[in-house]
Amino acid sequence: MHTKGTCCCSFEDYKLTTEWLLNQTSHRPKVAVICGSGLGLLADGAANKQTFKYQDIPHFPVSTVPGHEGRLVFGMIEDTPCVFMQGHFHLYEGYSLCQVTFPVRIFKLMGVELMLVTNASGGICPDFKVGDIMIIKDHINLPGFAGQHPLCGPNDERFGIRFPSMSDAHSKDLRGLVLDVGVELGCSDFIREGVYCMVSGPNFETIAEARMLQVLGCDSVGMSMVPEVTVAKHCGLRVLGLSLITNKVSLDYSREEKVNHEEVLEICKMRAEVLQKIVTKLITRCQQQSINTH
Ligand SMILES: O=P(O)(O)O[C@@H]1C[C@H](O)[C@@H](CO)O1
Ligand code: HPA
Repeated sequence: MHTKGTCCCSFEDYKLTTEWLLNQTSHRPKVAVICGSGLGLLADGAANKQTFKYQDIPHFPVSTVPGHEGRLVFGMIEDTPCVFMQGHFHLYEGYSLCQVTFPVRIFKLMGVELMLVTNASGGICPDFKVGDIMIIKDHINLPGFAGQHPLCGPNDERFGIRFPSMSDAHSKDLRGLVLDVGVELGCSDFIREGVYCMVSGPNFETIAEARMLQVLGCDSVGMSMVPEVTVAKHCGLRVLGLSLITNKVSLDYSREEKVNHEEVLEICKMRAEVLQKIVTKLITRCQQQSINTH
């Protein structure tokens, strides 16, 4: 990789990695699933799996956070060829946003049409409970406001336009489908919809910051997802984000409890199975309705 503006990857880098993967596997994924902290087992339901460690894939960053296995898993969910990222990358790990979003453009070049992103976040909306699954209706790119944006730097038209719209970043059809799937699986009482805000981390929010985010209209806050969604939308992928509420964000100075990463992972473990069922059913329903192909 070389440095050019704020992007450290050239089109040739993306092509090299894509061609390397296409030569190593006969899978041709149509759906990509990015698994956030502790959610790697979303790939467990796939058949005919083929796995690559990130460290063995040219130009791929490696995962440094507990709960991120650092593996790319190709496999079939019924008739749909999928690729799962068991672990993704964060700004706070020291990666540039170009590195954080590197896999998204690889997926695009491999022929992926639909990207599902999962992660963990802290609930700000007072109605949310720990263990709720929030369908991301919209997001606030807080690092983006400060110039930490994955599309800053020279624009490569082979991926997308200079000034993409983000007003429909999170597919309305897919959001509706998750609600239907929730009813079918009998878990609609813990499926919510809301606005997700990304912060860079790695510290959890101060109470003043959390209160500010609440005033801004954020329902949950986390440290990932928005760069991947932005790059996916820029290159024409359809996107759905699901965020697991792993803790309630402190909005009150009298509250004693403090969030920690172990607790985040524990809640992810508790909900991973049901999230896997939702993701699997969603992919199957997309295939039936061909919702992923336009
Ligand atoms: O990868 P995600 O966004 O799910 O990870 C969450 C946010 C931080 O990386 C970490 C905090 O516990 O978990
Ligand atoms: O409370 C939180 N804040 C930021 N990121 C998070 N990821 C899980 N919980 C949180």
